[in-house]
Amino acid sequence: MSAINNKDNNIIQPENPAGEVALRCEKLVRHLGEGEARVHVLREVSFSARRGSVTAIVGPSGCGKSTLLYLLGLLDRPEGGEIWIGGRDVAQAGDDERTAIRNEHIGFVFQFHFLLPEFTALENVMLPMNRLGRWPMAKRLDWARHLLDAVGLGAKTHRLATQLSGGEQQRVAIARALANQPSIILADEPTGNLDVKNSAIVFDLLTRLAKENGQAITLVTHNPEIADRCDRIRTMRDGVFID
Ligand SMILES: Nc1ncnc2c1ncn2[C@@H]1O[C@H](COP(=O)(O)OP(=O)(O)OP(=O)(O)O)[C@@H](O)[C@H]1O
Repeated sequence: MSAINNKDNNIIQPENPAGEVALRCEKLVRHLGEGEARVHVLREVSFSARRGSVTAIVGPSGCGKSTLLYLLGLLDRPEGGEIWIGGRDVAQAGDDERTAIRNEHIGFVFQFHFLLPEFTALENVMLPMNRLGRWPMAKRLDWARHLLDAVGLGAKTHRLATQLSGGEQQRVAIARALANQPSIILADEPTGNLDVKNSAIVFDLLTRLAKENGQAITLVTHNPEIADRCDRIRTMRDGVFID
């Protein structure tokens, strides 16, 4: 059966258990640096994110926002504390398990998109699905095309990443983050590199698509207008939430 004939069946309808806690951490502790440069970056930070909800993390430069996001995304390990994803504390999980959890549960959007330049938009969005291998190829292709349509790039699926504008590249990065239908989206300054118009487009897309898919979005931002449009704002200072 061709992918086109089978299109309706191949569009994955996500479950949308809005309100469920997708991500929770308790009392995370992290130091960075060595010797005299050693900094106590996170001081027993606790945080949670619910599906269908957008949380902004704000605070002055150096207060620990990115460090927290890296820990929540299992890109780094805390020295103490718990990180609960998928019903388990995975703070100290081994490398293979962390990679598997990231692929299945977490989508990342960074300030710089990190698309593979020699790949097309479609191929970039396919990558996480190919890595996870959960769906047959026809389903992966249809879902990738659906996501690129949803971010307004349906006509540019075969453009190389380098042949797209900065805003378009960031929209591909969003489609890629949503590819495996993660329950959690972590975004570090997702609009930091864009002009005002593209910032608004990218923020709207990120929140609309993630809400439709019932994801818990946590984004770090220095932009007060973006933060004000989130469902919840958490303010950090010196390695703790002060709200
Ligand atoms: N590798 C490192 N070694 C030592 N200190 C580090 C290291 N990486 C980060 N830090 C320090 O950890 C603290 C927290 O950094 P982090 O990047 O989490 O802050 P942030 O709130 O995200 O800042 P910004 O808003 O500027 O991105 C800062 O004081 C930073 O200087």
